[in-house]
Amino acid sequence: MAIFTIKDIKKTFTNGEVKEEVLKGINLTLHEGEITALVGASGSGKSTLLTLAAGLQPASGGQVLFEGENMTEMNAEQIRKIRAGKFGFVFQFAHLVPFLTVEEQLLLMFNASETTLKKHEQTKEINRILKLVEMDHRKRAYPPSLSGGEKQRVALARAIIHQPSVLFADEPTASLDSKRSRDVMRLIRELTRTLNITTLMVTHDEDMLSYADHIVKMSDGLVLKE
Ligand SMILES: Nc1ncnc2c1ncn2[C@@H]1O[C@H](COP(=O)(O)OP(=O)(O)OP(=O)(O)O)[C@@H](O)[C@H]1O
Repeated sequence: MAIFTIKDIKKTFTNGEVKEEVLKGINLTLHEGEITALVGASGSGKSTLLTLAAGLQPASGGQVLFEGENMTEMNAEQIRKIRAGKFGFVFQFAHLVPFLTVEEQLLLMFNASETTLKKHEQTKEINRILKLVEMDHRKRAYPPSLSGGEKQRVALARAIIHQPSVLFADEPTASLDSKRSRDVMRLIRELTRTLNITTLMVTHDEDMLSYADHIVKMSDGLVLKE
């Protein structure tokens, strides 16, 4: 089933007198429970496309349909609600709060997502997700004592703790060595399957493409090959 349909999406940035058309009419469909990898040269528009799909910035033209609803016609509050409740994010760096334990990072995310779960249910869910990412033994640890791969696994747990339907991952393995990159990608694939999450991922790393169901190649603001 199509969860995201991106239709003729365009993005132009204006810098003084200069206009740069960064996305020139992109069409893309994301299917439920699948991983789509965006690849292409630096500056081809991959991250911009990801942020538009995630409602982090407005498009200059075209439509983004999420679960059939046109996000490009929604107001900021409607988009914020979808983002908080239905989307999860991971980036190149884990961006964990250094003075919060692993468990507290996830509790914070529950608050941000305006969960209706009671405190004891949140604790139960945190334990379940930390087991899934194999970090339950470090739930009282602080980020500075974790390795890069462990931090990224916590970031992944934080991204999915509120049971989002879509995971946006921008270069999730770029700060990791090849073994840890594979571990994180294996985990993303496993979570995508077990929790039926749809993943849109930007990557430069060709080795990670074997974990994707679809590879979308971008060049100069257009999709070259899907
Ligand atoms: N907020 C912005 N204002 C102006 N120009 C921007 C902005 N964001 C991105 N751009 C420009 O849009 C183009 C595409 O950027 P984008 O980050 O989407 O590419 P990318 O394919 O993800 O690149 P990379 O692989 O290097 O991360 C670049 O030329 C960039 O400078």
